[in-house]
Amino acid sequence: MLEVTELEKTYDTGDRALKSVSFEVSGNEIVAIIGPSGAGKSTLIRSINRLTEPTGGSITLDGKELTDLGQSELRNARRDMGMIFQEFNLVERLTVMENILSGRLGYLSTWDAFRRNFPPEDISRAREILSRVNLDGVENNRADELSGGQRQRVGIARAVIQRPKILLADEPTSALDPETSREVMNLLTDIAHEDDIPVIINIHEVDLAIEHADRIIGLSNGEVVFNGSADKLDEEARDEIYRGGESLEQKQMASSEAETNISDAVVERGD
Ligand SMILES: Nc1ncnc2c1ncn2[C@@H]1O[C@H](COP(=O)(O)OP(=O)(O)OP(=O)(O)O)[C@@H](O)[C@H]1O
Repeated sequence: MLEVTELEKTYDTGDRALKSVSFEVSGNEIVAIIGPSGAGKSTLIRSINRLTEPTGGSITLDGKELTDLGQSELRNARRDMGMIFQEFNLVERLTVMENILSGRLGYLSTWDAFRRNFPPEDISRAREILSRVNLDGVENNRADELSGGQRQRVGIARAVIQRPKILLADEPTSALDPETSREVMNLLTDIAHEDDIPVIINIHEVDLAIEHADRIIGLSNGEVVFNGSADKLDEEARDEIYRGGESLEQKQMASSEAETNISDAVVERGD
């Protein structure tokens, strides 16, 4: 189980991106994090595996505190958290197989990692996963020869081969077309159920979130303003997440009032 308690992140610039964020994720739940641009979604997901350093609060994975781990303990803890990135983060000149196997690097000695000396069981598992993510036949292709959807499936396979306790996906669909996005979301859902691990997905498309997630966490201005099942995400909840509690009509009225005030001011100044 992942427990995030009163998590805080203030960047050096003074931006307070996370404000006392608390939630739990367990079992094989699919949890979507939604919210407007700048709400703190990426900061939150990257704070969990400390690609971004939180400035306060606690994160535990199966009871183990992650926020105070030293570098080598952190390296071990990261093996338990598979990360899937928006821009895939593949090594372009390496093959599909090599990219997938790199998910096992954290388990090798420094020497074996340097030589990319993977044990036979890693190679046979990589082949299994290759098939599972529907990449049969392209294992020897270079990553830069693949389509966006194929590249994201390599990214997912690389995370899955770690045998993680949780998958973290940072906008995994935003570089993909709608149909491919749906395929990627289906794949993530299947993996959660088959491997019995939770998946946290930071996602822009609310419809995709509703379609695939068991639970939705809505962030607004660094705060959790919604945490519930997808069917509870009604108009009011959406207004809270995307318009700070104002309804769309109120927002439109406010912006047309502001426009009128600007044009009045322009007329007064005689511009
Ligand atoms: N490296 C950084 N240094 C300073 N401020 C940052 C940094 N990264 C993010 N921020 C700020 O933190 C806040 C949250 O940003 P974040 O990228 O987490 O939001 P987001 O919800 O993921 O946005 P988007 O959907 O546009 O990716 C924003 O105000 C952003 O400007």
